Amino acid sequence: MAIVRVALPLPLPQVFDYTAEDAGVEDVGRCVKVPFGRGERTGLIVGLGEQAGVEIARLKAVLHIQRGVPPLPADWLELVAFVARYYHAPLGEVVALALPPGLRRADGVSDEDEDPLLGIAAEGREALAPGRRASRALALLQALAEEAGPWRRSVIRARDGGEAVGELLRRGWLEIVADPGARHEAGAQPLATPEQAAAVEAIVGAGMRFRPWLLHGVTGSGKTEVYLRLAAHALEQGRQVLMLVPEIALTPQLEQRVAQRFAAANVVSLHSALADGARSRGFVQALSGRADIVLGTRLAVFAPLPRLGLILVDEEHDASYKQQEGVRYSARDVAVWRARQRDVPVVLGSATPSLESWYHAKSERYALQGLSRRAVAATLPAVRCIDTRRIKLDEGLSPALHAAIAQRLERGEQSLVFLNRRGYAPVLSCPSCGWVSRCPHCSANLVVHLADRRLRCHHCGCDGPIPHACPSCGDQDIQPFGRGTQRIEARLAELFPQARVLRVDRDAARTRSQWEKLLDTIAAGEADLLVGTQMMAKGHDFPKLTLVGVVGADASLHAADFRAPERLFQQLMQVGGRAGRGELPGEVLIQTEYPMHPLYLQLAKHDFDAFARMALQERRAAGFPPFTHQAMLRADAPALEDAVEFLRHARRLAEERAPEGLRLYDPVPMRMTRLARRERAQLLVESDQRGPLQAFLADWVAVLYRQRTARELRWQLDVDPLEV
Ligand SMILES: Nc1ncnc2c1ncn2[C@@H]1O[C@H](COP(=O)(O)OP(=O)(O)OP(=O)(O)O)[C@@H](O)[C@H]1O
Ligand SMILES: [Zn+2]
Repeated sequence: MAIVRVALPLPLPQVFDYTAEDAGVEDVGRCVKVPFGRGERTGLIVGLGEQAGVEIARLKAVLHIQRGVPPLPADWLELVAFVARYYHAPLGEVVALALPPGLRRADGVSDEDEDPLLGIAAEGREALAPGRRASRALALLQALAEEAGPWRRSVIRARDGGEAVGELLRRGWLEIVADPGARHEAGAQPLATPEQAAAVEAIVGAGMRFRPWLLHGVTGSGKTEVYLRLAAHALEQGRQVLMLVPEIALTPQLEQRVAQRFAAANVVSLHSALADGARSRGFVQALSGRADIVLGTRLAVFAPLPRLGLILVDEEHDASYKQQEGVRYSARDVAVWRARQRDVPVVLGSATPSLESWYHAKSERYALQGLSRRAVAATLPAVRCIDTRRIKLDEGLSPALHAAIAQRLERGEQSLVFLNRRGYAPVLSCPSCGWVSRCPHCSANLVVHLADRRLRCHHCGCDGPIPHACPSCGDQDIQPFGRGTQRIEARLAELFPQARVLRVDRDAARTRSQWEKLLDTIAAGEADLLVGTQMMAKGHDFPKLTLVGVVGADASLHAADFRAPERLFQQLMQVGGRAGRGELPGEVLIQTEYPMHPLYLQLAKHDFDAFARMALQERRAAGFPPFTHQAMLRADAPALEDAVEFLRHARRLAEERAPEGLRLYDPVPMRMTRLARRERAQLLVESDQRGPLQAFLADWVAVLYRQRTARELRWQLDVDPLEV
């Protein structure tokens, strides 16, 4: 009788022992179904237990071990154990996060290749002989015959005329061919720019061993081309590539590019929007080594990859790499750990690196590679501030911006007005009694959505109709106050009736297919004037977009969060970087009341170095990360007092065991105290050294788990918090 140790997804810092008749070491890393309490749970076998004669009788037996797929390998178990240790999260919760739900439930997972590799069959060769009647099928076959092949079915489908692929298979002109093994040819590629070539050479030249690289390439410099060439190199060596992107919904173009470049490679997408079955299938393909490239969002960092040879992290500064609930891991940081563990290079790419990564590069812990020029465009866009202090704005738009847009329309080019606030107006208010539309559940205002006549909370999602009169005094003259994308869109449509105005924000692109449609419309030149939020800032490449107008950025200049300037600079440099990426020169106009603010001046000079130097100096002086290491204990409860009291108690427990140099702050309500009917407070812990901080946290969290807490109180620890 064997004892298996099982990690279960429970908020408890332990693993559970069960007996299993026929289990052995080969079952470590397998999913398992076990009885728990009065029900059943699924978990993962993370080890075998000691034979303890007396106790064995008290243990329950496992119900089912999932042996249909290979077990998760030892290095994967090490990875989740590291994440559990570093973020002080229960191992079972990390496992639950890392494994696709379908796999965890231990049901049968089909790992059939849904996307077979196709080649031209003998009958297809015959069909190519002259004299056959022209048809769609034949045209596709002829086009394919010009290339080397083989191709994944999905790659053929995505080409012009690719719908005929089914017909070709039916006629026996195409056949499923065996995977060529791990060797893959890269398809047609542009000539690398000298800087791209140098970057690839440096990274490959370093031997494809562990090394973190920071690829700092200005917007439009062609970082993707560098990733693809590095990937080609890894694939040629028979290795797998892990490519992380901030949000897969934002990068359908990238997915397509990767698939087109490596037509025979098995490219697997992994992200949370996938259906259970598809996610499990992709995961198992990665696990069995059949996936060549795994392209995904932060959770893809947990894909098991037996042949891993390279990790790429695109837009490494993006906040979405950090999970903001549950296990608060940073996929970027985990990626670096993983690269070290597997002795492979990891490339972090961005035009606006996080100050943490930049600091590592400057202190030579990361190797820095720069791309200082754009790949296609001759120059970076000209960035200018429009001083709005003494001019009258028309619904937030200055005459200068108006004129610039009119000029682009005349020339048939595209413009983007960037405003990072969706909805029509951020609040509805009553001029006579001062009533404002507050969310009943959050410390936030309800946003006016005029398009569907709703008031909506952007934090908890609650919504209701727009009232016709002030709910407090009955005045009928209630007014939307301030401006969101819908309002700018409406005004632009009035000002430029001849223009095709398109709004691009989360309301306009709720689903992936809506989003893809919007992108297609823009790429096809079927929109002249775009109004967009930060969704428009990330990675897109529209050659006809030559003007970016920035509206309402000043608000972030004075935000209380010490990371606010970094975020603002990144956002503006990214969104400005959408302008003039093709042959046409670009221009960025920033409307501001602080035209001499250093941040805007550095932006105008495209001087990321100067900005980073200044920001790092400020952080050093103030003792903020990366010069110190932080952890945040947060608590929430229906009553604020309960949350604060728990943190006070936690602080006393911390004082008893704090090592020298640990700084414990006072518990305070969070800036946005109330969220979805819960009151939230936090306690910051800091140390200049990571080691002692980590040791302290492990000890402290173990004690915290043993505390009795007020009913309905929840607490979480956030290591390396992004928001403090
Ligand atoms: N060597 C090259 N030859 C021709 N075109 C190239 C080359 N490299 C990149 N490009 C093109 O340049 C444009 C910008 O490339 P890409 O989108 O990869 O830039 P990026 O560095 O990711 O920029 P950003 O950080 O702004 O997203 C794309 O249209 C791409 O096809
Ligand atoms: Zn709310």
